[in-house]
Amino acid sequence: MTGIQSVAVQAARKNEFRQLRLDGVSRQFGGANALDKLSLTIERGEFIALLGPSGCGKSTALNCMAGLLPLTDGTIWLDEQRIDPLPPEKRGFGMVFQNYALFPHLSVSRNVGFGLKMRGVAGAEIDRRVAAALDTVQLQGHATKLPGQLSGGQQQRVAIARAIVIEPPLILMDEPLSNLDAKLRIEMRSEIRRIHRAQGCSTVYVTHDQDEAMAMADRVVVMKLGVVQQIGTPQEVFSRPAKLDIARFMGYRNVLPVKVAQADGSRVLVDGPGGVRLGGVAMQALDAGPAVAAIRPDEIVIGEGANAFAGTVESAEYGGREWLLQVRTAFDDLLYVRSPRNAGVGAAIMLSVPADRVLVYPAQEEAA
Ligand SMILES: Nc1ncnc2c1ncn2[C@@H]1O[C@H](COP(=O)(O)OP(=O)(O)OP(=O)(O)O)[C@@H](O)[C@H]1O
Repeated sequence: MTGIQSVAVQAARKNEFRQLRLDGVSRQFGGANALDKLSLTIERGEFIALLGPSGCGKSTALNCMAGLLPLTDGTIWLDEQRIDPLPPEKRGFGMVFQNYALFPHLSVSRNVGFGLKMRGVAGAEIDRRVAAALDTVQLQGHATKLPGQLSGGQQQRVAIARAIVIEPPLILMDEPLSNLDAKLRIEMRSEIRRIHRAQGCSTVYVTHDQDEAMAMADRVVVMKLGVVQQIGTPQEVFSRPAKLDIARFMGYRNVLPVKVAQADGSRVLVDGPGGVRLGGVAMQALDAGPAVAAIRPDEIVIGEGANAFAGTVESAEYGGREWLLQVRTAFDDLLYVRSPRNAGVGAAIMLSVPADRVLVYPAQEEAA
């Protein structure tokens, strides 16, 4: 083991590091950028979600951190130690994958203890740490079972126990809940948060599900085509998407053609077709002229209000707690409105939306 390796391995315990730093981390496949210059500092205790559509480079980023993929460019640092030349086992990170990757012929406790055994930890110490990890994931009574005797959620907990038992500074999770049903997924979200807090380590969590990222992360890294689009708290990314693309991804389903009539700092007045005038918020510097306004269906309410316009209901779909209406307005496309009440197909209605929930982007964003 070289000097740099032994130092990194010693530091790779959850309570012995301050931050992990990615500096211009890039990975190409056959000349194409799967990940382009990712720079990110992850503090100890932080929960980071890598969020984006399929193929945007999330798994590539995670695998670069894990050491499963060599970098084409850039460096990775654990405090002052450069770790990107190290193989996965020398980084000492915990990993949890979508398919659990448990050994089917080994008991739960032997699955969990496997990494410790590989590291040459003594038997009594393995028993103690396995018991503690099973306690953390609340699988105390299942130690002697085989994975096949457990539910999907329990198997996922075993995979998490196996990751935390080595007391890693960083746990990397790649879509760990996507094989579970909707109810269990929601239960496991808070479970993973609880375990993350109990461990005091950092977690990087890959998902394409914006709800999951919002619910779990301290900070969200939004990616597209290998490039980071925005890094912020869930609240920042959700309520102030930096780009129109991110807004679409965050559920701003109505993207309306408008013209900027007046801009006063971030407050703008925009004109739509048919004399509709809306107050909005400029998300980037705006000149007078063409722009687009992005609005989430659940921000529009039925009824008169300050920022109001008329429409006719064309369809109404019942979604359990609320209705998804499609409303014909002066704007080009049908407008989506999520409402607790059904106005009735054919009804002429007024719609209103708070000005600070009308996000206005330059028109060229639409073409980007
Ligand atoms: N081993 C590989 N060889 C060639 N191209 C690859 C390889 N792995 C990934 N890619 C490409 O790199 C890009 C990013 O892939 P990546 O798996 O990181 O995306 P992702 O955001 O994790 O997607 P998903 O959510 O579908 O897993 C994609 O265009 C993909 O086709």
